[in-house]
Amino acid sequence: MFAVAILCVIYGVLVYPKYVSPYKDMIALPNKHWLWGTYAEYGEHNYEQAEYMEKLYPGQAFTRFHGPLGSDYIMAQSVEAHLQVLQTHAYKFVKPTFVSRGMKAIIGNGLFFAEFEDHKVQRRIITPAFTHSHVKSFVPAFMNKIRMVYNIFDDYTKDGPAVFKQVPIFLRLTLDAIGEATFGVNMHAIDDENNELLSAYHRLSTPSDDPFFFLCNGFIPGFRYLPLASNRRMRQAKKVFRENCRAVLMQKVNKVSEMKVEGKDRDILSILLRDSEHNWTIDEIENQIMTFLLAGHETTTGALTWTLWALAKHPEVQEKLRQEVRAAFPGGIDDMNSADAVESLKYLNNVLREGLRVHPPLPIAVREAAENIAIENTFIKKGTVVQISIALLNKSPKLWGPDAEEFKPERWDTHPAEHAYGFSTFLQGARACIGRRLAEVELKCILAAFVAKYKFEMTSPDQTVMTDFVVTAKPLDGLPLKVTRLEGW
Ligand code: HEM
Repeated sequence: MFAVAILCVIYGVLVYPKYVSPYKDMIALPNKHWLWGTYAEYGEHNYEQAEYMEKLYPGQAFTRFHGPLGSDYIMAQSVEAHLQVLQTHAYKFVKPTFVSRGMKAIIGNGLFFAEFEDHKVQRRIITPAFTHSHVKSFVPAFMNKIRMVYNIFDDYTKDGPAVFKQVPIFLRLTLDAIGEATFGVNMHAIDDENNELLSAYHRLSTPSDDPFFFLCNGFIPGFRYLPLASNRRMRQAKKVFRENCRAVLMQKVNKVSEMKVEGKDRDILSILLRDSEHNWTIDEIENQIMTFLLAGHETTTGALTWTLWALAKHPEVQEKLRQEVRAAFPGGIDDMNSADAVESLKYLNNVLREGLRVHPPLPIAVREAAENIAIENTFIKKGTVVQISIALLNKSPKLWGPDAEEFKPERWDTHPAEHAYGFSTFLQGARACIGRRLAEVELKCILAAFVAKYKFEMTSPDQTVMTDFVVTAKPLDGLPLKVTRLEGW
């Protein structure tokens, strides 16, 4: 047994990558570790690695890096390669098994993990919940949540400027905003941090709290059925979460059945409950609730906090934005109830776009080839994991010019990039983010409302921020910033 294991390791590490792999002739990142390859470095510094390859070997469609035990990973490099994977052959690629196995145990087969025809059907049914006109109707609800967080900020800053972490507060705000907007679920994250539903949600959605469970579930089939404490904790959290969701769900079921024909509610719950083509089970609907909370909550927090960081580093941009918001809404937040008015702010739009471009909350996406396929003269074998380099596209000097890495909101006055894929923060193609419009409206409301009322500064001129990359990329250490309550708004 031991001898067989040794032979497997030797084959995986020495023989396969050099002589057998279909990618043996593809340009590869230097191997960092004989056993683990470059997997860890890529995970942590995916943008830098992809950028390094682009600089060294410009114009490649794909490059390669070694995973554990000589396994193959390839990175899409050129715009054309990305376009083919995401658009032309979108349904020949799926979410990789090591990601979907672990996550499906928690959020099930909602829109994020549905594949092929199932994905097309789910997407068609749910899309009306995200039309621009519908999304705009959430602005008053967002404003109410913002007012609640003002209280927290005012409390911290009542004795003058105060340094506090931004990420934890904005996580609470975005969770309540998404819950309310998509399903009418109040998670009470802002007003009751310790409630049962929220704790259950956090356990289910925070891999960093239980990395063992998430890793093992991803890589070991059937792991979640083992009688282990981590599995029991997860099952319990899932039960609590689902019981709480069910109460909201039942209220909605009654409302929809009472309104019958004239029911016009367009939140996802109402749409699913009214759908006569597919009889959604309660379990399936709960999967969608979990999917949308998870997909919409951390991403928007990442976007917000990175943009605040950029504004703290560029006080002149922050001041210009503040002046724009104050001029448009002289009466303060009470003036901000119209989505059209918020959306008409040009500089706000520029700042948000630029924040999202330079700091995409999901800097990479991953796919697995569902069949053998040739793209740009590269043979991709069924089962190969392909990395989609969102940050590389967003900051490509070819698409944006030599200052591509810099935060310059003014570039959006003239823009656009050489190619639509130059802004891939919400991905492109058949599986692009369905929540993009909702996210953009929500983020504009929050950014405008906070920058108009508070000043955000770096804690010292040499403050740096590293990336915390678990599920999404957020500022590590919660992003402490010096916050000052400003007069006159
Ligand atoms: C700034 C905020 C957001 C960013 C940067 C973002 C980014 C993304 C990206 C990159 C994907 C593709 C992931 C992949 O296929 O691997 C995606 C998919 C998705 N997003 Fe978002 N997202 C954001 C906000 C939201 C919101 C607010 C919602 C809903 C409430 C949402 C719901 C979804 C769903 C359901 C998918 C799967 C779509 C499909 O496969 O058809 N996202 N998002």
